[in-house]
Parts: sequence; structure tokens; C-alpha cells
Amino acid sequence: MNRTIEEKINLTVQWLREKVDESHTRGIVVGISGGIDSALVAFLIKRAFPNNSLGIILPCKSNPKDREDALKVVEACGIEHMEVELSEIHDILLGSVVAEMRKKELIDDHTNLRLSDANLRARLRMSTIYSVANSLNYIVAGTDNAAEIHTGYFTKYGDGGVDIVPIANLKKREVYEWAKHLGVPQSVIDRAPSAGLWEGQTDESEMGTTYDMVDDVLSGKEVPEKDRLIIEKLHQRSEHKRRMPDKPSVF
Ligand SMILES: Nc1ncnc2c1ncn2[C@@H]1O[C@H](COP(=O)(O)OP(=O)(O)OC[C@H]2O[C@@H]([n+]3cccc(C(=O)O)c3)[C@H](O)[C@@H]2O)[C@@H](O)[C@H]1O
Ligand SMILES: Nc1ncnc2c1ncn2[C@@H]1O[C@H](COP(=O)(O)OP(=O)(O)OP(=O)(O)O)[C@@H](O)[C@H]1O
Ligand SMILES: [Mg+2]
Repeated sequence: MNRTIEEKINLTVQWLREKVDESHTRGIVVGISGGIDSALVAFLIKRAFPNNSLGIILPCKSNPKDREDALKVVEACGIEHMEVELSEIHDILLGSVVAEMRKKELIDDHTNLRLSDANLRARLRMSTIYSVANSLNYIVAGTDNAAEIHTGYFTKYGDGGVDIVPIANLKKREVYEWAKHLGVPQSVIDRAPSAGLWEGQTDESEMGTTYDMVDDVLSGKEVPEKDRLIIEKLHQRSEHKRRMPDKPSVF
């Protein structure tokens, strides 16, 4: 069936209400980054729960432009919001971990401190969002789209640690279509997708391919060999992120 975007949005809004009903909770919370995925989810949860939706802005040594764009999203969809600054807590926690690892001589040339620094930002955000969700009896909406899930381009138990994933079926290009339809601010639409986990990071430069290519693979279309191999590798390596942790089946 060929549904319009508005029909699909309405079905998603209905689904969001069902999820809250089923879980005996009261509403939905999402982290708003200033990027397009969380902007779309903020618009959707606000439509589903005009009085019981909440956006949280969580700067963690972030580019100030992220916060400016996040505030534009808040204003455009009218969602209630709060902010928690995580930079200091991130410094303290990572500083303690690294100091202890140095003391134990656990750090050498192979230690990937940048990855650990980056993923800790996503996991501190997750912990903060759950603190709010627990207090309010809300569920946590994730913002991962189909392309990110396919490639595993998210932090396990960080931005991947959520209760529901409302845009999990959307390819990145559909995220843009829905966002435009709902009135997500143009400056958010125009930004290059970035996890914002380090200065200058963009999703496409880190992945080594483009969202267009990942979307094409998801649509069953042919893509250049080089991109196909990259996407296959990303997908295989991240298999563990899309399932429950392994347990022994030996007895
Ligand atoms: N085969 C396996 N079976 C079970 N567990 C396995 C495993 N391989 C690794 N692991 C575990 O998983 C960990 C690696 O996974 P993880 O910690 O997620 O780390 P990893 O996948 O290496 O890094 C996360 C990636 O997602 C990107 N990201 C993060 C957050 C937001 C966004 C965004 O788009 O906004 C993007 C980030 O830039 C980076 O490229 C390992 O440290 C290990 O604990
Ligand atoms: N500064 C932040 N404040 C609040 N939440 C954040 C922040 N940074 C990241 N997040 C959360 O982590 C999610 C993952 O980030 P991701 O970059 O994939 O999505 P996005 O920023 O919304 O869109 P894009 O992929 O286009 O940058 C965000 O959607 C948001 O929910
Ligand atoms: Mg982003």
C-alpha cells in the first residue's frame, strides 16, 4: 500500500501511544542533539503526547552550535525541555579511569582512549536520560534510523540503550522527508550528520561510505563494490549490538 508521509506519521504517533499504554508509563523522553534524527523523534513524541513529552539537551564538550540547533528544534515543535551539562562529570569519570589504568600500567600504544572518551559521552547521556525517565515514569525514545542500525553506527548501551526506536524503519533519506514535512528547522536539515563525539567528526567520513549508499543497500539496489564491502563489514562487525548478550548453551 502506498501511504502518504502524513499517514505514516499518524500511524507512528498511534504506535507511540500504544507503547506508552502497554508499558503502563506516562510519556516519552528523548535526548535532543541538534541533529535531524532526534529532531524528528522530538516532533513525533510531541505530537503523540503534547503534555507528556520531554526533550533533554546534554552538552558534553560539544560544539555550541549543537545546543543552538537543539534549542531551535525545541522552539519549532514546542516540546518541554531541560538541560544537563555533562562536560565536567565526563572529565572527572574519564580522568579517574585513565589515572587508575596508568597506575596499573594498563595503557600502551594500542589503547584507544579516543573511542573510550567518545563512547563515554553517549553512555553518560543514556544514564542521564534514564534518571529522568525513572523519575517521571516515562519511556526513553531512541533516534537510530535503519541505516545506523544496519551498520551498527551507534554506541552499545549509549545512544543504543533505549526502550523504543520510533524511526528504526526509516532510511536516512526518509528521515529527511519526514523532517521537512513536519517543519524541522532548515539549519538542522542542512547540517552534515555527526555523532559530535569529537571535533570535526562526521558520520560519513567515519563510516567510509555515504548514507545514500547504505539506503540503497537497504532498498536492495546495487552499489559500487567498494561501498558494498564497507557496508557488509560494518554490518557483520556490529551483529552483537543488535541482539541480547550471549549466554553459554553448554548445559
Ligand atoms: N563480537 C562481539 N560480541 C560481543 N560484544 C562485542 C563484540 N565485539 C565488540 N563487543 C563489545 O562492544 C564494544 C564496542 O562497541 P561500542 O562500545 O558501541 O563501540 P564502537 O562500535 O567501536 O564505537 C561506536 C561507534 O558508533 C559511533 N556512534 C556512537 C554514538 C552515536 C553515533 C551517532 O551517529 O550519533 C555514532 C561512534 O562514532 C563509533 O564509530 C567493545 O568494547 C566490546 O565491549
Ligand atoms: N548534545 C546532546 N544532547 C542530547 N542528546 C544528544 C546529544 N548528542 C547526542 N544525543 C543523543 O544521541 C543520539 C544519537 O546521535 P545521532 O548523531 O545519531 O543523531 P542526531 O544528532 O539526532 O542526527 P544526525 O545523525 O543527523 O547527527 C541523538 O539523536 C540524541 O538523542
Ligand atoms: Mg548527531
